Amino acid sequence: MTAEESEPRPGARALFGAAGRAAGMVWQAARAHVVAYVAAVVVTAAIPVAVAWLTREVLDRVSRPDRTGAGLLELALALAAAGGALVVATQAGEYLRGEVDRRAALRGKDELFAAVGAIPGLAPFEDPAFLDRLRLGELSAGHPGRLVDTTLSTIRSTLTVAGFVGSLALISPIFTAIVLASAIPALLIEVRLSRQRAGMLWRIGPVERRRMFYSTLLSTVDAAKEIRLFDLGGFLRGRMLAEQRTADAARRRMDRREVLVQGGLAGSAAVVAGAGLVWAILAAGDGRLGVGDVAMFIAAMAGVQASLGTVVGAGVMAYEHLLTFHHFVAVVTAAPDLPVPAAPRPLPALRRGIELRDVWFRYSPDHPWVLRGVDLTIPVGQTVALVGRNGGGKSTLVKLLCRFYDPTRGSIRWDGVDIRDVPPAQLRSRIGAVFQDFVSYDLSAAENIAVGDLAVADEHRIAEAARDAGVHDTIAALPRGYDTMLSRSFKATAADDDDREAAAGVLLSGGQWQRVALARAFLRRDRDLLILDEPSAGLDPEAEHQVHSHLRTLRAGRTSLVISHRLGAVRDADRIVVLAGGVVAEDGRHSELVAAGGGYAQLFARQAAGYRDEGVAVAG
Ligand SMILES: Nc1ncnc2c1ncn2[C@@H]1O[C@H](COP(=O)(O)OP(=O)(O)OP(=O)(O)O)[C@@H](O)[C@H]1O
Repeated sequence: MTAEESEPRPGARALFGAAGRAAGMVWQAARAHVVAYVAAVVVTAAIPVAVAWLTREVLDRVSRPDRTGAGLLELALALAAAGGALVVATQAGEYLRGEVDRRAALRGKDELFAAVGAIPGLAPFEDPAFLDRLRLGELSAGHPGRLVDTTLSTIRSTLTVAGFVGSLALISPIFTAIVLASAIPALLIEVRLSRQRAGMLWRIGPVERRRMFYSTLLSTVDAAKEIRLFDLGGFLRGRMLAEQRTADAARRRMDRREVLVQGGLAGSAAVVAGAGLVWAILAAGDGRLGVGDVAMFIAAMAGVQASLGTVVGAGVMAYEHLLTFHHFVAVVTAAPDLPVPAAPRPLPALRRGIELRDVWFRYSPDHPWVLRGVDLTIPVGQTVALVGRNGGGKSTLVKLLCRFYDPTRGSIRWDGVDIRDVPPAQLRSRIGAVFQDFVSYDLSAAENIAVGDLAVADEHRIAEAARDAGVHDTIAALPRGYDTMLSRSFKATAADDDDREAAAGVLLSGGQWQRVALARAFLRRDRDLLILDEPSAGLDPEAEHQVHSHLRTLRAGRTSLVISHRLGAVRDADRIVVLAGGVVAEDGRHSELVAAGGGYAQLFARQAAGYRDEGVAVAG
């Protein structure tokens, strides 16, 4: 499905809903500022009309044959005061506009990311349409105040138009009607243009995300090694610029269309204004209009046209913001990707075990089956090792146990309770895990461990978990110990210049990071189920031996699922389960599987042979 096909076209109801939500958000975020801003807007709208009337009065008095000068000083002072008030109100309005936008943006981002954080599963993050929507939603969450701003601009200009229309109608009702009527096609054309612009922004969404992907690759350390060694800079830059050109071409087409249309509208407005001017001058020549009337007519004509232009422009801008803001609304009001039970059942501590019953799974109807009827029990207090070829579905099974996805068929039961019937957060609070692709956070060492359980992590528990994972000494030796930043992209705030060396972040090695990830899981050691997906992949043999011996002690009597390609490391598990072809192909203790002489036995023999060397004797 292309982005164009799936381009969302919100109806009037959805847009009204979005407008209400934006207004509510801005009001909640900055009530006093909104009130002050509205006051400033009303003042700036009223002053030009007042100035036009005062000017007319001055000109009429000055041009009267019986000129006495009476009241001129007051009028001049009133004009000066109006000018001063306009300056103050304009500046105050500018400041208030920024402040309303900032406060509303803070609230908008809070709402957006709270909603994103509350998405129970992973599927939306793999859905391009959702990612496009999220990008546009974030864009508009950054400036929800703009919607109010453009709406107020529309109101302000409408007030100014109303004021000038009254003045203009007194002098020439016909021209008033012509000027007003000429705004209607302009409005319709602009609305159409803004719908096209919103459609264009949606269509270039995937292009923009790809461009960002390439620019991030080029500018962060993650890919820097390969880019340099494989000399990929030119290739990736070319791709990035190609995406940029595609987006630019779409924007250019839109800009050209707008230039043509706006030019046409401005031209027709100039014709109307010119005709009005000719009429007014001729009427003045005939004595039908006085000097003040002509000045008023010119000011009112220009005022009405300019304000009408702003009304149309700002109104259309508000409409355009609404079209973008409705992506924000769609994200924050999206139904959960995993069905939430209407009456969730509490999840008691594990007493019997976890059972997968005929579990089938594929990532989407467009993807192949990964699991094709897995039957597996993880009894309480036992360690089950899951082994199998790359791509066999081991990590997928872990994701299902954590309910990041639901099985396409079959069920997973926790002491007989289907995990779809309990709140996902409750299920996850009972699980500790090290994922194969664990995250290295750009945070301090202490924080990198604490994220395992922020509620309980204190200095003592963090150090204890680090000790268990064999990484305490490494961290303690860092320039700022546990406060050292484990990133070179950010610096810890240095107390003074002498402390700069200590403030610089450090990078850990792959194996050291692996241990930090383990420490994170050890913070959750008291959980009912411990999942370790390749916990020793990056460790040296000595460290692997230590970690596995420690894990053995830690796992004793606990329920755990361990995934590893190093069969020697899991041979002591209570049960070893071989996943092949999407099903459980073998299941038993190490000795049983070896005796059975199946795939596991062959794989184990091959790995063992790789380590056998007649000339080396291993001590201990
Ligand atoms: N998010 C995803 N979307 C689509 N397909 C996926 C996704 N994650 C994994 N797969 C596919 O599912 C299959 C199983 O992957 P999985 O990561 O579960 O295998 P694994 O047994 O853990 O492999 P390994 O031993 O290499 O870690 C693979 O074919 C993979 O391409």
